[in-house]
Amino acid sequence: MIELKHITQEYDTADGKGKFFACKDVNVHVKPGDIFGIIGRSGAGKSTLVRCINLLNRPTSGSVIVDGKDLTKMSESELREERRSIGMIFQHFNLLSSRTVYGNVALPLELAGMPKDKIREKVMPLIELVGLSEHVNKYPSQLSGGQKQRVGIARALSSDPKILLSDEATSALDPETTQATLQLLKKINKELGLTIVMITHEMDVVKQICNRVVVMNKGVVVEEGAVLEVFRDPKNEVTQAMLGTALAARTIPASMVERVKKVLNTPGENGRKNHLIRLTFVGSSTTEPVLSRACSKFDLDFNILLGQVDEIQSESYGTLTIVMEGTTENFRQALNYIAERGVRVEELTNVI
Ligand SMILES: Nc1ncnc2c1ncn2[C@@H]1O[C@H](COP(=O)(O)OP(=O)(O)OP(=O)(O)O)[C@@H](O)[C@H]1O
Repeated sequence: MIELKHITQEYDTADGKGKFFACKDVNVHVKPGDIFGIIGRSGAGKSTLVRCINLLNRPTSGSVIVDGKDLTKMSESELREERRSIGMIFQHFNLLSSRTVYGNVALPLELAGMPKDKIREKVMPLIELVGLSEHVNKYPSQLSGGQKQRVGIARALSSDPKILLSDEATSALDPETTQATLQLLKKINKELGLTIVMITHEMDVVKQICNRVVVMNKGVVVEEGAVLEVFRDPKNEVTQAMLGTALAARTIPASMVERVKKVLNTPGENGRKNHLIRLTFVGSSTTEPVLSRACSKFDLDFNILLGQVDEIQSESYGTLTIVMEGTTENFRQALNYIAERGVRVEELTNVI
């Protein structure tokens, strides 16, 4: 659906003596129906990259292929036409304060020269879709932030786009309104089959609605993959830092470290030893009693130190850090048994 190939965006440095890369050789492939997240810290190059998709930003080099067509090779008039199939929503909504909800949603259609009665036929269902039927004649100043963003979404949908670009669309909203807006985007993705590319600096947003994600840092992609995979096994340190609280349940708090060390260094009876392990469960493995079955089968005991269960893409996902006690042979067999049932097992050699 969208292929960004070798995208590089170069700027002159402030002193005019050198070059600065906002994006450097970035390759991204978005499939039809994806809700695709682009995440990174401030200045990572996210906006630059996403604005290349509709050529609001023309890259210094690289190609932008949308539905098989290379936008960088198009004439201005071809590009204008193509841009109609790519809607965009913004952090600060970008509504016209002098126009009502109806007037804002109708604007792109008026500019395209659509007759008034056709515009009405088009606009009213969109306003209903985003839940603003009661506010149709209100001005932006009479709306909440969440309602303004809904107007932005309806306006973006007015030209029947195939793709919706979202540039930090929920960053100015409170958590509850963010939830409602994300649910609306998910509904649009599902019901209208719209492909969505969203920039955010919040992993929570990615976790809730994206199916794939790229992590950017200093103009380059440092990690990419299915959201569940990236959360389960974040490889890059930027990703790990951005996951923040989601990973907190993996780190043994300082107050527990000494106690855990002592337990690990104290052998049990009959050659039994204590081992520190972390289990990561995804999907159906969270509902099966894999751990208790392994422990009874191989005569092991366990003590839970830390745990968290969460939901990503309607799939359960969790981590559990435990101390397991048993003979070394039984312990090894139990780890194999657990791993064979789709649970990721890591033996932690360092408590910290
Ligand atoms: N027109 C420009 N001229 C020079 N530098 C620019 C220009 N546009 C962006 N930059 C720089 O490119 C880098 C990437 O900016 P970009 O806005 O893409 O980052 P971002 O990840 O979207 O960050 P934020 O979340 O803060 O918007 C930043 O260092 C920014 O200052």
